[in-house]
Amino acid sequence: MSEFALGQRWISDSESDLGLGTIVAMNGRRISMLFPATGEQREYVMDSAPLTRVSFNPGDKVESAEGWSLTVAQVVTEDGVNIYLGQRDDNSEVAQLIETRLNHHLKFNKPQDRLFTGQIDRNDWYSLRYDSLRLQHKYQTHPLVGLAGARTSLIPHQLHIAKEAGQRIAPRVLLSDEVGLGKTIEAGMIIHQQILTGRSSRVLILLPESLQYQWLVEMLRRFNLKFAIFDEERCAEYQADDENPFETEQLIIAPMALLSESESRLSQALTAHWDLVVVDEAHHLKWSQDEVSDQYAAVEKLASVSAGLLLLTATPDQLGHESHFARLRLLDPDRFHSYQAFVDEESGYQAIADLAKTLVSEEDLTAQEIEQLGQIQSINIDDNAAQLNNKEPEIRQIARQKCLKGLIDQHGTGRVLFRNTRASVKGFPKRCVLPVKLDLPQEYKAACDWWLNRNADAISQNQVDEKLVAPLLTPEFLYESAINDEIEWWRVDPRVDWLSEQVKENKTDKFLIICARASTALTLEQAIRVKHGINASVFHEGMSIVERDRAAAWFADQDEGCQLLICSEIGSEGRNFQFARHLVLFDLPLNPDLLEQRIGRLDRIGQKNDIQIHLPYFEGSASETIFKWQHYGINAYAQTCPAGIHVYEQQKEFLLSILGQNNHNDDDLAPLIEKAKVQVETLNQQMEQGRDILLEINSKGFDGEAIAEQIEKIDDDTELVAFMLQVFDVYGVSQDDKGDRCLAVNPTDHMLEPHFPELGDGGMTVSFERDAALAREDVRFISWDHPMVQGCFEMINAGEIGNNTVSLLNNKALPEGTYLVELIYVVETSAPKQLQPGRFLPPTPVRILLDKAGNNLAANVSFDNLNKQLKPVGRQVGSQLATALQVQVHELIVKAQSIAESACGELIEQAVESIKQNLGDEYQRLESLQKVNPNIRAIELESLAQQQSELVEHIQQARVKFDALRLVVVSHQA
Ligand SMILES: Nc1ncnc2c1ncn2[C@@H]1O[C@H](COP(=O)(O)OP(=O)(O)OP(=O)(O)O)[C@@H](O)[C@H]1O
Repeated sequence: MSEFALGQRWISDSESDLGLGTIVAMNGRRISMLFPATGEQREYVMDSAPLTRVSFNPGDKVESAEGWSLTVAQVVTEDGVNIYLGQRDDNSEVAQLIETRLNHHLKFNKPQDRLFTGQIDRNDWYSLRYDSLRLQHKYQTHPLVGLAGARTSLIPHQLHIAKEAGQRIAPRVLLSDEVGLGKTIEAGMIIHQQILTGRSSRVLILLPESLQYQWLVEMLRRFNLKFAIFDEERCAEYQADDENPFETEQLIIAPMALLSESESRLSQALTAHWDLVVVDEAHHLKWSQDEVSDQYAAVEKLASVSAGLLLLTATPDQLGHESHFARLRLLDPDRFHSYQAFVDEESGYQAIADLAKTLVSEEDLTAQEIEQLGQIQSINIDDNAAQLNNKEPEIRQIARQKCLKGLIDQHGTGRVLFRNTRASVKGFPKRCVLPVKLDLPQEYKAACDWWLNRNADAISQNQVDEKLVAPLLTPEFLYESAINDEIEWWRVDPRVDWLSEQVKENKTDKFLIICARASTALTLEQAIRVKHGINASVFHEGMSIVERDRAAAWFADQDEGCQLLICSEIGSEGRNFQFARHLVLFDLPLNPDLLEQRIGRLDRIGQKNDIQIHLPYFEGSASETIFKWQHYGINAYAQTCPAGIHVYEQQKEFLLSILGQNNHNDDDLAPLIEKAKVQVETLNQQMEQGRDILLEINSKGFDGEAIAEQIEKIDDDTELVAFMLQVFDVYGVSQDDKGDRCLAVNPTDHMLEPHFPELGDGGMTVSFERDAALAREDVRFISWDHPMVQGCFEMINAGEIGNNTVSLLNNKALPEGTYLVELIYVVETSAPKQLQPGRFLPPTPVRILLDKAGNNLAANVSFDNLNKQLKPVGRQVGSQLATALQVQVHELIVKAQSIAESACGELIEQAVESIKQNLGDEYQRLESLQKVNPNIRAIELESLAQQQSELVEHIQQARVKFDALRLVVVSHQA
């Protein structure tokens, strides 16, 4: 220990937050130390004082108590007290600073300061710090950031779409997979990638109000994205403070009506900047050349101010070109400016579509087809031609896929539109159709007759519309409103007893019951409770959103939930009920698309059983007629029937007139059914011919399986688990094995940092395994993308823990007492996040290992190799070694700095080269494609060029930061 002298500055090893202490008194073997920053005074026994002398070396910057600083050129000592001589940094004057006047608040968080002031960390903390840098670097350069870490099953068609759209700059796409194939999940994957890679930060999701909590929960549970739900009340609160409500959060979910029904809210939303606007159930955006709905108009305005746009709809109306065009127009109004031009352009796709069909088939290409392909601009067919008909299937497939990718890039709507169908995805459960013929009660017959009489004029004038027919399909409503309000309908309706029997017979199964009307749902719930003692949950538009979610959650609860959920029609849109296998259509909707939406609640990803579709209908009534038409005519229950809606539109007049009759018989219906069958067949053929083969290929892609495999590999890698367990240990987070490959992690009262990322007081259950996390709702899936892992990187790198250590090396080949200094630097840029500098130069660790002569051994002795051979030392011994070697270590740090700077220069050069190559290639590709495919938007090109120049500029400013230091002393006794 150095000699003590009055006025010297010391730091307490155990209470470094007291700041710098000054020796104010010396009394025999005791000293008194005042800590001016905190006003504390302490007494120490000289021999055992846990104190470290604060002294600086030439080259260090020191700060005075008055606030000015000085770069030390020379150190002189008078009566044991240091005086630092050098130039002031503010006015360049030569000055001297006696240590008594050093800034009392000086914090020693730089590696060398902490080392020389005795704040020496454990060896394993130091290793953890370096691991964190290495792993963060690896993470940031991984091509699947934001895609690999979502808490989802790996479904190839989704992964393909999500990667394709999620990695674009300002993606503008229509996601139109069939009902239940995972559009919400695809959108989440796109948003997640955009946010994690810095491409987007402000996102607005617009949807029907009934779906807002479902989205909120999906975004949180699957992607850890914390959205805020906005409604009128919340907006009004902010407005009172003169704030634009939409600027108060980054990630917002709002009901569509909030903007489409309020000019002022819309204009506020328009002035808030958005990177991405998402519109769910986009089929509600009605548009025709003559009439534009409020919702469409609102989205059109938002679409013009937002960089990115995702539209989601399961029913993009495959044959109705006008409405389909309208949605494409939202995505790119320049490209899709005129409906007629769109139609004309589409007719030109035929030849290309034919070529694409041959390319996906087994057939050999003819010489003429190969020539045709060669004529298509930008495809370099020469290299590929010989392989297209190669007998070796793998070679042939690669060549053909390359050609198809070129065609998709250059033609059609491939880049803006994605649509997968059950037929193309496969693996969905069977739909079992279970019709149940019931007697039509006299009371219902009377009610229907009453209704028909009331509308006799319209019927006689052949003006039967849906409004007239729909009530005939819900006779309970006619009965109740017109005939009798004393005897409740459920007392006469045979569906009630039939339903109760079904439920009792299948006690362990869940039933979803959909009725057209809320009043029916409510009464039915009472009826089966009162009459049969069966409890059910209801779900209808009269309930608040919170009540609806509660009802849905009760139904979803596998252990204590209810067996039945009775919904009005609002239960048929967007909701997830695939854990149920029985669907009861208590009545039938006229519209085949609505029917598909209803069935889609159960027939969706995650459904593990064949679906039992129960269809109770009344003999000799409108319900029997519509059932037969839908089942035998368009086959709408057993499978999806995209043509159904068009056949319905074509036959509507006649079909409605039959439905609007007093008597129903097969003679009237039979010809209609026959005709419907033919029409479905014809339309299917037309669709097959007009099939946008490029769209299909683009939607399914070739890379989905490969991406899934890549992600599985990441999942199987144990590096993350090892790292996080080490972080938990070092930072004092407790871990308990909960079984099922899950871990309960909890804060403790001996944590190194008071707040551990994402860990609340109550702790959480986590799993590093995808399947285990997917199996239980309450388990968080810890992946590289998870905010806890990202937060740990940040916590470790921003803090000082582990930034220095002292270790012993027992290596007989080296002389006793010699030493090595290991120095970790980080090359950093400060480019804005949206430029994603991490793609080219993420924070990169540079490791230098100097021997006492200043030779860099890093290339010969790896970190792990050295680490294995080291023995830890206690703090006191470490501090003594550091003090003894302070001058030598200091010289080596100066040397290492210049090595690090030249490494930084090399990294910058490589990064700039890579930017030019990657973005330059991408620019050229898009530029040549733009000549043949106007779907490549000009903004993509401009933005790419600008991005390139800004990136180069920022990356050239990259600097090295000294991050950590390890002093290794050779000892043959260790
Ligand atoms: N990759 C996946 N992993 C786990 N669950 C998934 C995955 N994809 C979809 N799901 C689940 O399947 C169901 C259907 O997905 P989603 O809601 O995204 O479909 P959708 O196409 O948006 O449906 P709709 O047309 O009804 O709006 C949801 O419960 C969703 O959580």
